[in-house]
Amino acid sequence: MTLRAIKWEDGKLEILDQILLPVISKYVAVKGVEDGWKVINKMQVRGAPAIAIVGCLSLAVEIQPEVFTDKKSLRQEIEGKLNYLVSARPTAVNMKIAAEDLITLSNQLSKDDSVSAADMKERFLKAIDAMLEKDIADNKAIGRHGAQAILNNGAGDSLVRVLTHCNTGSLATAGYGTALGVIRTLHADKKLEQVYCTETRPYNQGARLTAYELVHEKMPATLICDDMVAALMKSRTISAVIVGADRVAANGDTANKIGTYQIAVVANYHSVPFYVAAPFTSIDFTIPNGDRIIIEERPEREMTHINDQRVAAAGIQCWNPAFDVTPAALITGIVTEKGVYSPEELKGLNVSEKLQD
Ligand SMILES: CSC[C@H]1O[C@H](OP(=O)(O)O)[C@H](O)[C@@H]1O
Repeated sequence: MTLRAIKWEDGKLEILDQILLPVISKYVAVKGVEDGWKVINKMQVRGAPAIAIVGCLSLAVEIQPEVFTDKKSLRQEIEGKLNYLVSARPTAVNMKIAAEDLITLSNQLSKDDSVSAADMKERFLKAIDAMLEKDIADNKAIGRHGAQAILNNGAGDSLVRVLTHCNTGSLATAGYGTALGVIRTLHADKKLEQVYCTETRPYNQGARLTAYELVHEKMPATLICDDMVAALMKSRTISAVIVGADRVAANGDTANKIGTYQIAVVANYHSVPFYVAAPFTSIDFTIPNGDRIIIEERPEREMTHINDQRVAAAGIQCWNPAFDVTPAALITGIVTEKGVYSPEELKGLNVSEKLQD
């Protein structure tokens, strides 16, 4: 049993094929950008931070054996392939932000006459390498901030019962996770009484991936169907909901796995604090609100079949949006590596705070 979604060793990239989990644990080689695009688009690897990291590493695999005599061709290859990788899945912003940052770096190095083509390649590859460690460090900071926020928000000294949706753990990031990182921190601090995870139809990230992580680490966890959230909140005290994000708009509106919005509505009805856990690399300050977020629609087969077994009547029409947008008004706080922000505080961040590391 392993929780390493991404293996990057000696210039070789492999990803844990998450379509096969939890029954089969199998790594798939990613030999370049085409492979990177495919494993992301097919959701063999998924999760906003993991998508960005695997996408960028797939470019590193391709570039590192090449010898570049001029910086212009290297810059052109970097820009073209990063923009191609952004097209693999449209909703999560992390790949887009990573591409923009790396293209900016590439342009700067290309213009710097003191930097040779070989130096430019090495510095570019080092920047991609750094993404993995930074993601893990960010997730641990998110864990600390999020656990503190949940404990401060009414739980007092008692243990907490939290609900989470989809998968936001080591299988969605470089390690530790975002919302699941908060849950890991609560568990490590011996403050976690129970975590409830939803199945998260139709891809079942919760039943197949989050449950896999929770069982692996022997956390007190209960799996529920997506349609049980209201009944759970009516019958048991839930201290908080903590979910991930694919794209947070400047006002705090948050695109996350389909089903998140209705959980937020139910949490609001039951006065349960609702937190979004996301690194700054998931926040899109270029869009004012969630209306502008593109919602990916996935193949209907993901709804009508489970492991190639038909579970829906042939011929039925399907609607399969992979995400929905939770309005900021339903969000108690956005937990980032820099701290917890209410939507109003996020909106008020000035540009320098947004961009400084
Ligand atoms: C930290 S992962 C963030 C986000 O990504 C997941 O979507 P998908 O499994 O389709 O890639 C889910 O929405 C998580 O909350």
